[in-house]
Amino acid sequence: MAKLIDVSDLNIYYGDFLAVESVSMTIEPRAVTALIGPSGCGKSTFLRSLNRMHEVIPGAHVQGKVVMDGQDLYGAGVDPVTVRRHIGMVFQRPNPFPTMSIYENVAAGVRLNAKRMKKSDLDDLVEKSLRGANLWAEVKDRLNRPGSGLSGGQQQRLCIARAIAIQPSVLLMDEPCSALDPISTLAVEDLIEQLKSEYTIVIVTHNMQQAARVSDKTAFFNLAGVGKPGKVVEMDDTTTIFSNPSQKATEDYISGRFG
Ligand SMILES: Nc1ncnc2c1ncn2[C@@H]1O[C@H](COP(=O)(O)OP(=O)(O)OP(=O)(O)O)[C@@H](O)[C@H]1O
Repeated sequence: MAKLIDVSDLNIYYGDFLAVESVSMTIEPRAVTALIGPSGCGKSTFLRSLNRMHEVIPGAHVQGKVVMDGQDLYGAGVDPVTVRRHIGMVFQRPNPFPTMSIYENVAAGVRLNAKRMKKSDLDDLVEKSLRGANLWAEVKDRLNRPGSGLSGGQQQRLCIARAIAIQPSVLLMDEPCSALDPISTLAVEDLIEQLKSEYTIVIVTHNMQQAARVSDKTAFFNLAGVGKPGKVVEMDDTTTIFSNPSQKATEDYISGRFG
């Protein structure tokens, strides 16, 4: 299921403003890639460009290629909705549908994708997704209660269950733990570790320890200066980035000297 993504020479714009310049990187399947860097350097913008969420903002567009499975996701005739079905996303703040039950939250994506399913198959899928998100034991006796009644960490795992229920190949996570307490953060980090055997995972995080704990590869983004676009300074194995980066700017950032 997990897929490799090859990004080449990607420029990402908001109208005329070039926010991120010339990114080329290979995102490996069955691995976690962390995007780190100071505020405003374009990590979230880059993340959203991977599943064509960027272009929902008026005037936002890209130049360059994002290739998955031999197909350029920005190629002519490619449907962005299909791209988003294969590349799911989890946001900073848990955003379950507040009036829907836990069950319906997980089933929602499948229903939106217009897949007609027998009730028993849907039950199985909801259970499998909740198990996959490490939440089943905590909610199995209250599937019909509102998703908004769960704790923040449980809500985030519910959103992950909703994302994996549509069986994507890739999961994009934009600071998924920033609104969570330390215990919930660890639960989500454990989950990321488990999910990587099946998915390609890309995570934006401001937390250096988190990047070091959960990721296999790390890309460090930075701005060349005020008003300049963000760029990838270097990308390497996470252990190398954190122990022996090749660029001084990376070392300064991870050692807390700026950012
Ligand atoms: N909707 C938007 N319209 C115009 N410019 C935007 C928009 N969203 C982001 N930008 C600009 O794009 C650049 C990159 O922003 P982005 O949010 O991707 O950075 P980031 O590295 O994820 O930051 P942070 O760590 O603070 O979340 C910034 O200059 C930002 O002001």
